[in-house]
Amino acid sequence: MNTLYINRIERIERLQGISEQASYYLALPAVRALDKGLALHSPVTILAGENGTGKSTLLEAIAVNYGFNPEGGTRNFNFASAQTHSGLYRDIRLIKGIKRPLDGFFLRAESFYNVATELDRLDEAYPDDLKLNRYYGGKSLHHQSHGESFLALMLNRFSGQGLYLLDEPEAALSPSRQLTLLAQMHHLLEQGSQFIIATHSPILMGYPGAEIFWLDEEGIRPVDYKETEHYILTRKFLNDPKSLLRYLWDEKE
Ligand SMILES: Nc1ncnc2c1ncn2[C@@H]1O[C@H](COP(=O)(O)OP(=O)(O)OP(=O)(O)O)[C@@H](O)[C@H]1O
Repeated sequence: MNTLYINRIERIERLQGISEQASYYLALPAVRALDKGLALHSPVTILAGENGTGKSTLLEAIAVNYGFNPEGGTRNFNFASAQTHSGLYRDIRLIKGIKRPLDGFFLRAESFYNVATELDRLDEAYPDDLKLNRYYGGKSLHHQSHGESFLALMLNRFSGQGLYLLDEPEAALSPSRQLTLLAQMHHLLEQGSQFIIATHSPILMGYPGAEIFWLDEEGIRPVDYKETEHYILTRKFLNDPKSLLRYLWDEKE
């Protein structure tokens, strides 16, 4: 039985209310590729590709269309420190599964600080034993390192049967903590969760069974893990850093 919360992403044609801002994201090949629809088949979807190919733009649009705050958080978060999100969420339709998630979080590295600030603000109203931060490791996310707070969130707050949208969660994590994240993901997947992750990490995209979509100037296509540039380049580098670097230095001369 298909238990995904989001099965498919399609672009819809809007005839009115298209802003000037829309010209940049509607021109992205990855966004144009949504005209044909993007079907998701695995509970783990990875969005990968070069910088600037539209991974964050697409993930943000999915999140906002689903009802998450553009800067991140749960669906109950409703703060805005800057209006920088694109209008793409209005140009897509999400084909949802029959079941609704019981939990959810949109985690983005670039605005995680603002999520932490919002949590502290909400917690001002609660006595110590009722503070929300008990779901986030027991202390303010601002009093933990970037990596610690990311992991505290995933380990303590994510409760399963959830839809989790993560934008470059590896940004603050050591390789060993990325493996911890994979282990926690596995646990949450066993409890009926779905993850959509934009990442550059060859560790995270190696989750067995993940469906990897490669975004580039041609659009979006599924790709095998070992065919990703991330896997190939990292492997080459780890096998023989000197010869790869020598090759790059020679190319420059
Ligand atoms: N507000 C904006 N106005 C104009 N162009 C923008 C805006 N936001 C993003 N872009 C452009 O849209 C493109 C896609 O950006 P996006 O952040 O989605 O890429 P990405 O694949 O997530 O990149 P990275 O891997 O570097 O995070 C980039 O070329 C970027 O410069």
